[in-house]
Amino acid sequence: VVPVMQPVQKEQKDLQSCKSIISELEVHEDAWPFLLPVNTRQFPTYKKIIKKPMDLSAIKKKLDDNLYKTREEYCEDLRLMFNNCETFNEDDSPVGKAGHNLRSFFETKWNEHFPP
Ligand SMILES: Cc1ncccc1N[C@@H](C)c1cnc2ccsc2c1
Repeated sequence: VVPVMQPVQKEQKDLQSCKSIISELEVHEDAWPFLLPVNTRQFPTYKKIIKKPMDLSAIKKKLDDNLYKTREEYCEDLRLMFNNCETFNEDDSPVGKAGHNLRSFFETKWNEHFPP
């Protein structure tokens, strides 16, 4: 008989996977544009163009503060971060390329932990 995981254990496993994935993203060589919030003094138009800023430190804090109800909410914030990057940066810019690379790395990890 295949053991059915209790909801509590399932959520704990999901949380561990989400923590593991963001730890791997944070040390990835293409993570540098995403480690901290975009400095809006350095990029004055950013707040006007990007309605919902998101970065790895914010996601890590939400995870540690237990603010994600599901792994899908966590995934949405990561995809928001990558979509913000595509909105603001040219694909062939250093930040744009880093965003595409890190997104590809993330989606691969996501599928490893949570096979469709
Ligand atoms: C992800 C992103 N999107 C739009 C603008 C900036 C950023 N990242 C910041 C960290 C960043 C990205 N690149 C540079 C280059 C010199 S300072 C600096 C800061």
